[in-house]
Amino acid sequence: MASSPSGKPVLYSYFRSSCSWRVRIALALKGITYDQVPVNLLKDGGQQLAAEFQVVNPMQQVPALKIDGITLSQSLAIIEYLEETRPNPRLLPQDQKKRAQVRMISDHIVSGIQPLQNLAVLQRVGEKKLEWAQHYITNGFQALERILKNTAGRYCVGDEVSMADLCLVPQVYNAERYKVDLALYPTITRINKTLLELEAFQVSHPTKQPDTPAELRA
Ligand SMILES: O=C(O)/C=C\C(=O)CC(=O)CC(=O)O
Repeated sequence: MASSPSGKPVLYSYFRSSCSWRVRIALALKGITYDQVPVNLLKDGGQQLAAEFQVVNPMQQVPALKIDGITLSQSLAIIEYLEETRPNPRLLPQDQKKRAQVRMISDHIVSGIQPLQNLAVLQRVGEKKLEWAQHYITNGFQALERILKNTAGRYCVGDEVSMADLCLVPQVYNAERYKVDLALYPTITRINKTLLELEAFQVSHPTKQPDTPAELRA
């Protein structure tokens, strides 16, 4: 089935998966209504590992989005598809240099930080998982802070919200979760705070999802 009975796109998501949150922000910013299918990454040994979900995403990760008759995984591929088919508001700047910077920062987070601290990796790391996650987030944030000094205006690249911002906020949330000292990254902290004032970042927040446990709701 390509979409829900309501005809809306269907997002397979987990409330505190940072990769799912990126896509929820894009959907919110573009005003796309959708149905959510929660995939609990911890319950039943991980619902993403179930055979039914392997059909949706062979990588057995969230997010996945059923939309327009296709099923997509990988948050940046999803966001770029939304951008090409539903271009307003724009999440990739028109200026080629700025667009490249947006993609650079997005990849920096999505390939260079998050995969090194994701659930599957930390489960294999075992006891040292907090230290491990802190190491890779710190390493990535030190570089990102330098990059942002050159690219940022109000947001990661200039003064328009872009795909890079959709990657930043969920990664800062993970940094807080793993008790990384954010005082060392004033630019990251400032941009994150500014973005969290926007409605799209609030409605998509991990504390406000259909599958957010009662004790974590806000
Ligand atoms: O602890 C849990 O509840 C399970 C998994 C996650 O939240 C997702 C991740 O840790 C990966 C990530 O989003 O970076």
